[in-house]
Amino acid sequence: MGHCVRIAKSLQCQVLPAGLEGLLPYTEAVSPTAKPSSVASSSPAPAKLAPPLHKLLLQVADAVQAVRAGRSLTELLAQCPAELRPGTQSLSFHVLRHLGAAEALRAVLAPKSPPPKVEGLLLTALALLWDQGGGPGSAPYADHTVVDQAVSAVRKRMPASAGFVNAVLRRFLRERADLQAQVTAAEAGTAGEVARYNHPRWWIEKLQADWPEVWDQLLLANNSHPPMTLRVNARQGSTAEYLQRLQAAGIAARVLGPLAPQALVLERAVPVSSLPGFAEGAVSVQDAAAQLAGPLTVLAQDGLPALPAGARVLDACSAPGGKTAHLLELADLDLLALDSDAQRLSRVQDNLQRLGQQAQLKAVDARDTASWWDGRLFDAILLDAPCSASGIVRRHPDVRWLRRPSDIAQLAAIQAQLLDALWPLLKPGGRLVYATCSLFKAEGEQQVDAFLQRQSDALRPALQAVTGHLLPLAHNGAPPDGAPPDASASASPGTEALFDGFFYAVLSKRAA
Ligand SMILES: C[S@@+](CC[C@H](N)C(=O)[O-])C[C@H]1O[C@@H](n2cnc3c(N)ncnc32)[C@H](O)[C@@H]1O
Repeated sequence: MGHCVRIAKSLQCQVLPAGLEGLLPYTEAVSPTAKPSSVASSSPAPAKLAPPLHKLLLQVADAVQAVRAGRSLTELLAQCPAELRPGTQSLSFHVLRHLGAAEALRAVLAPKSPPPKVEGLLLTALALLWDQGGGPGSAPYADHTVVDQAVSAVRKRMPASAGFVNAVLRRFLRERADLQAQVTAAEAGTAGEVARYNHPRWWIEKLQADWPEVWDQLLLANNSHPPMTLRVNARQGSTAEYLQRLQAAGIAARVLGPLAPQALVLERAVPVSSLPGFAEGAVSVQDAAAQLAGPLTVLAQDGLPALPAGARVLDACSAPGGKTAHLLELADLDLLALDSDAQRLSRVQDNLQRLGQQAQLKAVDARDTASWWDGRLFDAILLDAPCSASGIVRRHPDVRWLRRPSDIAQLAAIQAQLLDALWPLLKPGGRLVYATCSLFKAEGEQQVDAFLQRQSDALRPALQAVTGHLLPLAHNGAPPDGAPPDASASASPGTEALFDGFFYAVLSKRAA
């Protein structure tokens, strides 16, 4: 398998569709000796050549430095020239998943920090040259290609540093095994853990405290590629019917099962434009864990009846609207969707339009109920609260480098304020579904425990459905036939890591 196949694979794992089809493997453009890739052989008449790698490396180096300075990769990619975006995204993801190791190597190989533009390129090249132990072809590009193109990139930007970069990268290749062993020598609590797991130290410590049995698996899972999962629009047909449409289009997929009945997991990611009926709203892209919110909010759960037609529902933090749409696909609701970010809220409107759904939208701070609430109680509330996003790091590899330790307490405080502000708006007998895409207990179990202490009319009924902390691990982190690591893991979602990290609690209000 040629290295160009690897790049195609990693691109397929990104869910951003724009321009994905346009990227051909780099080696076809610049390396006449490269083996043909499977992508090339299945594309008989490629219309465009991929951009040269040194151009992508410059983009990636800038993106990596910007993330290190606190900017979100999503924003940076939105500003990237369209023809460079897919390659930049794919390579940036790879580099961010190896950034702890690359920084440690840079400190050893070039102890006096080089200028930022050179440093970005060095980090990028070192991450791409990191030997992941998968044997020949396991790295995205051949070593000589990375060195050659990194040096070309430096020449374009800071020609005087080309010799230095060349020397550093060649030394790394000569001493790679020893240097990798040196920087990842991981005594507990040493810098080696940052290089080994590619997460900041405080994040590692937090997971060690919250998940003492599986913290290392969680860190490694965060560096893996997530599956592309679809949610079939139940208004337009069954999951089985859409599976057939996919098969007819040559797209391999399988049903996920009763935990997420509308979910289909694709064998390989594809651009959304190739999904049958996507533009007409037949299907959406949504992780399986995120697909649990809709059923928990509107369908019958042990002791909680299904919401009747016309039920009044609040989706308090709705943008970009994945869960809003799912709620409306499952039931006829009088739905109010809020979000404090007006720009993000416009994406809810776009999503609902594509799916042929309607809701009332308001760009407000949900905590400020006096500014938006009309005084009518809600039958159900979905609070998909702002959080650290520590459960979806495999989809957003920049998140771990952007967060600061103090963010977690600040986010937990906002979550508590949202819970307290919205609870009085729920009818007696109604339910509030609290969700975060976080692995940290401060944003999950601990948050809900504290809420139950504060609210004497709040109950957390035991449900058959999956609730509590979901981990992005096979068996939800529990050994297949062993005791689960956490009581909430008793309803293990399966044998593969098909779910993002999430937390769900269903809180019901004591009837008056
Ligand atoms: C986890 S995201 C919601 C994802 C969304 N439910 C979905 O499934 O597509 C959290 C959202 O909360 C919004 N938000 C943050 N603070 C808020 C507040 N005080 N009031 C309302 N929305 C808020 C953010 O703008 C963000 O869009």
